[in-house]
Amino acid sequence: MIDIRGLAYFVTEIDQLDEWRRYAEDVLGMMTAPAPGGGLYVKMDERPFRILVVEGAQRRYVASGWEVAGEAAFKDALVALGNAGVGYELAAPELCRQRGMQAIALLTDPSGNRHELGWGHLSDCQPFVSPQGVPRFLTGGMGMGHTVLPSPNFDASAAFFRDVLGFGLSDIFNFRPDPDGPAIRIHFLHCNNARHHSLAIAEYPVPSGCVHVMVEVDSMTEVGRAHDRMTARQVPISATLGQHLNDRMTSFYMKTPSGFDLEFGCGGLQVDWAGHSPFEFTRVSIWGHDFSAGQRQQA
Ligand SMILES: Cc1ccc(O)c(O)c1CC[C@@H]1C(=O)CC[C@]2(C)C(=O)CC[C@@H]12
Ligand SMILES: [Fe+2]
Repeated sequence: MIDIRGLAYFVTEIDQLDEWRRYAEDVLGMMTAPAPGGGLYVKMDERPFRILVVEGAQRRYVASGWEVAGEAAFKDALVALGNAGVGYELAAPELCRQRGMQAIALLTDPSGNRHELGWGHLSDCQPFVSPQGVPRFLTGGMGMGHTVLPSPNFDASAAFFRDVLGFGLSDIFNFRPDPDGPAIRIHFLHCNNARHHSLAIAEYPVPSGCVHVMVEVDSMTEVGRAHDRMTARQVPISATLGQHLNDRMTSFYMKTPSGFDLEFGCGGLQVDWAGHSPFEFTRVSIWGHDFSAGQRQQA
């Protein structure tokens, strides 16, 4: 089984890098720097970057970057992918250098989302000094957060992440926009860390290629301060403040310059998987999280 330790980084594309630079610094409170080989590094901890913004024609998701335990785990991963008949490409040295990894396998999941599987991240141990005074983001051993990816080819995607990549099922949400209509399945998946989910797969297509990416801070104060910066910069809100039922995270959602949402939260559960049993939950949130806020904004 592939030993994935966490979501190491996230790659997105935009036509105007400057928009992401302003959003990252002014709203998220993260640091930015030019990336080697072009693009923008967005830094939220002691690593050189956790979000890589590349310049291109579109505003879209590019890839989730997963870090495996080490070189042996990486070799195991290549064998597992081969055995499962999953095609992959080994990344060129320039791409590894830009992503700051020793080696990377590039692959596409059964729903068409791109992933990068690598080992051995680069560290320069430069401290994180937030331009907005955010003391810290919760990353480290839990990875940089979570991504939620459109997975219209749902059964194949679920099997791929669980049986090939070794993710575990955290819990299940059957979303019914119409209470009498069909369910849209969302499965929450964890890798080998305490974060409740590092990935969720959602059974519907999304034009930008991503439902949302989540980052976590260490206090409600910082969630509130980020909410103020969103309002001050007139960034469109996608869902109001609320607390999720499954992972207990308190968060809000807003638009990124790439078109998909970013969830900004705190207080997510850290789970000991040995004692966990997956369950199905029936409400998005214990309180709040009005997703119609995003629709209203667009109207
Ligand atoms: C239900 C839930 C639990 C934990 C999370 O971190 C989380 O993001 C969610 C929400 C999942 C999902 C979404 O992100 C896109 C909009 C969705 C489909 C809704 O309109 C309700 C559930 C939402
Ligand atoms: Fe989320």
